Amino acid sequence: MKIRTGIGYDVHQFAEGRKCILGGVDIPHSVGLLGHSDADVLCHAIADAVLGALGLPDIGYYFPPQDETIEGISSLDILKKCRALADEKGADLQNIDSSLIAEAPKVLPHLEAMKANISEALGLEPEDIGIKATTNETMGFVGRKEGIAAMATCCLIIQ
Ligand SMILES: Nc1ccn([C@@H]2O[C@H](COP(=O)(O)O)[C@@H](O)[C@H]2O)c(=O)n1
Ligand SMILES: C[C@@]1(CO)OP(=O)(O)OP(=O)(O)OC[C@H]1O
Repeated sequence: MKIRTGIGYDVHQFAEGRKCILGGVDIPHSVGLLGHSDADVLCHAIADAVLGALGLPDIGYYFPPQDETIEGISSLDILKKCRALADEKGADLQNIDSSLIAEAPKVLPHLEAMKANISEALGLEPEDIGIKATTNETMGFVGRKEGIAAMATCCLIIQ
């Protein structure tokens, strides 16, 4: 039996006319996040954490930004693919922890809905999903409200 961990990090910039989807929740905000997918920066960091723990290539390998067929893809579907890859490897996902670094919007009111979406996509319980949020205290690109960053870890067991 092996206990393995993975880490993931992602950033998406704000843009007019886009949705602000975080953890599969469409959060009301004056601007949204730019991306080829739904730009769910939290799910992308979590996907890379899971893939890293599995010892597999990263999100762009499975979902290339040049692939027109995945334009606008829900990042919850990306997490479902990660779960399927874990199943193929006989890996038991244990838990996810994550942090959002965002000056706005306030995500605290949406955390439970985000955990429900992510846990369902990964086949885990909501209590196995950690999501925290912090501002960047007005510093840097996050502090200037140019975008949102996310980081995540995953722990799994492979028999
Ligand atoms: N986008 C965010 C950022 C923060 N929060 C919540 O506010 C708390 C205080 O944040 P600081 O950066 O001032 O430490 C933080 O612990 C979160 O609970 C949030 O909901 N959304
Ligand atoms: C899933 C993908 C697909 O284009 O989403 P993007 O919206 O391009 O987001 P990014 O985090 O820059 O890279 C991951 C991509 O593979």
